[in-house]
Amino acid sequence: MYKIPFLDLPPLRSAAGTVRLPGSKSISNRVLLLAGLSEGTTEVHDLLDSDDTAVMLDSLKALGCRLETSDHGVLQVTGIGGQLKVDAAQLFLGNAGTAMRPLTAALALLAATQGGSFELSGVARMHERPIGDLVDALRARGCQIECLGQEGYPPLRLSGPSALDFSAPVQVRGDVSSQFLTALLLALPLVAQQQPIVIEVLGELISKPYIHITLELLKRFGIAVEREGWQRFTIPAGSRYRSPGAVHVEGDASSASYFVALGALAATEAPLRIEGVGSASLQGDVRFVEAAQAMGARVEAGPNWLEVRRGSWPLRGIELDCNHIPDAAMTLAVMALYADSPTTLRNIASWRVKETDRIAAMATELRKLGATVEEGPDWLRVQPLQSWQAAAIHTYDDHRVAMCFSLAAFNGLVVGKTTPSVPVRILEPHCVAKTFPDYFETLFSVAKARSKDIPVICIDGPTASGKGTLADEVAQALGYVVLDSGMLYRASGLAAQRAGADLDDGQAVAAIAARLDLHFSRGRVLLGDDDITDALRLETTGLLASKVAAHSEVRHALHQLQLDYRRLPGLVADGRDMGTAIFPDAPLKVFLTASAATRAERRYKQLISKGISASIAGLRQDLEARDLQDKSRKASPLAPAADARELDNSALSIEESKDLVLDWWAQAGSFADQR
Ligand SMILES: Nc1ncnc2c1ncn2[C@@H]1O[C@H](COP(=O)(O)OP(=O)(O)OP(=O)(O)O)[C@@H](O)[C@H]1O
Ligand SMILES: Nc1ccn([C@@H]2O[C@H](COP(=O)(O)O)[C@@H](O)[C@H]2O)c(=O)n1
Repeated sequence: MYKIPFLDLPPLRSAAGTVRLPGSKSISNRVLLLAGLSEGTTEVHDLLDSDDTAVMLDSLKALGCRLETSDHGVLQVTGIGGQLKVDAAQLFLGNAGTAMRPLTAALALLAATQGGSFELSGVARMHERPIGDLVDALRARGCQIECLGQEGYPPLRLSGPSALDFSAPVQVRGDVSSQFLTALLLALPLVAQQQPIVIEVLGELISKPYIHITLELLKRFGIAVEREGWQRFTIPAGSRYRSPGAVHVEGDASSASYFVALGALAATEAPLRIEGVGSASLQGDVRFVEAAQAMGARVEAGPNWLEVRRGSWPLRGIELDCNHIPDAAMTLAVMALYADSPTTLRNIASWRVKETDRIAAMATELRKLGATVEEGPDWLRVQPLQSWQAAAIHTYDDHRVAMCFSLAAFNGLVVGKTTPSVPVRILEPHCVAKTFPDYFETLFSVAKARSKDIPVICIDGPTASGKGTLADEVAQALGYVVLDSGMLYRASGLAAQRAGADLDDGQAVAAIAARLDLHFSRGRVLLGDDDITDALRLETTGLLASKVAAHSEVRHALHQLQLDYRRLPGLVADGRDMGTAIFPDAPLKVFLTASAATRAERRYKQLISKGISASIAGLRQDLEARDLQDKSRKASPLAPAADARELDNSALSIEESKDLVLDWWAQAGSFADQR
């Protein structure tokens, strides 16, 4: 996951390959609650690992459920069997509506029948998300619920005992959020032993497919709810949660929408395959596929897979009632930028009470890209975009805003010769952890950019000037890949030496360098079967590397390997000739120096800290000899590129050097004023 303040996406141009979706959030949290309320143990396979499931798991643990994870990642939940194990708990539920609403209903009913006091709270935004309709429905039947802040909103205190009365139906509004009805359906079997319980929905029920998921999962846990249309539901008398033994969580259909869109936009050669959802999916958001098809996508589906490729291009603008796909429909708003006519999304009032006001958020951020957008209380209209602007997208701590705006980076596909393609900056990208922690890594595994659009920062300089340290720091701050090119020369030197090659024979060493069998595993470096991690960092290996690096044949043999490190979302490359020979088009080249005395002292401290004895004078002699050899060779000698920025860090801390380079980078890019 990218735990960084922003992630820059260069213009992207195509997509190919296979993605495996994380488990569905809606199914994961429903299954966890049902397993937690059931008697016995439920094995949960393919559970989503995310912020929203983490808060549900923490709550179940606090309520006395036993949770154990097997070596194969299967979670075993031993439930409370409808009997409270604790009489008080304070549960923090982050911004997870799928945890807050059902736990409110379950704990209100348990407290009423068995006594106890439970406080449920979340992040600030959760305290702005209405829950009054659910609270009113439960209070009307005798539950004691206090709103500890504003009436109708969390945080809440649920306490008891109190008398419950189900002689009349439980009435709940269905036109603001279907999660209130889901919460009641999941929790009311707790009190339906003696009599049937009827739920009546007031107003037109929105997001019916989510209720379908709830009913299907209840069935698997032994509760057969009877339904009359979408207005009246009856939980039969004698209902009791029974663990089905094992449950497999299907992939998240809302998360699939980004990749369905990606296929429609950018899978021109071969289909993009999406594994985890398909025609047999329980989730309503799988019907996003129909909307994507209406916009032009070509889709094939199996029971649990989809294959999507570009059909019509540009996409076709559509007008759609999105009530059945409220979450996935956000993706359509970004696809609309690539259409031939306006797209209007209707019946999306529920967007206003989600993680953020999603209608306002989408309109604001689409306009930053240059789009013309109109909005109403429950609709959004987006015009196709001709002239794209680089934009820093605010994500409002909303995972879906972050994920769907990543699709704006595919403007590389549409812009003409006169209007250049632009990068897109996603601010606070870690908000995707709510449902899809590895979203961007997954996107980068299938998206392609032109090599020259992938940004590179080169850090060259003499031995022990701090290149590797600075490269790691800068890469971490930007979420970039790192190339330690010196390691490739070191490994080539070691491999040649171990093979008994003549180190003065450039061709012989180059043949070995071209076939380097290097593997990286858990922080260790393996050459074939040998762990060479420690040997690589020895000073003698540095000298060996310097010797073999002088051969132009060896440099040639390693050239392509180094170019291959230019991967999304960007690269920080450290070495001697990154800026002069390997990445001459890099937008930022840093030539990092420090006085010989400083460098010798730093290397001394570095070795001593690893328990390796050394003398400062000896080290200084070695590094000066190595620098001389590196500077005076004919093939790509150590030298600053003509357009490099020189940085003498003798008097700077690592942090100061990093901040300076990041400032230079900010000035070099399209986001100079947007950090
Ligand atoms: N600005 C700095 N201030 C203090 N110490 C630093 C600074 N930069 C790097 N160091 C320290 O100097 C030592 C050498 O740094 P590093 O290994 O990054 O250098 P290098 O240029 O990559 O070396 P080599 O050329 O051998 O690969 C490390 O212990 C590192 O922590
Ligand atoms: N781009 C590069 C990187 C390194 N070398 C040679 O390898 C030696 C070891 O490098 P370290 O950065 O790991 O110390 C170095 O002295 C150079 O001779 C190179 O030529 N080009």
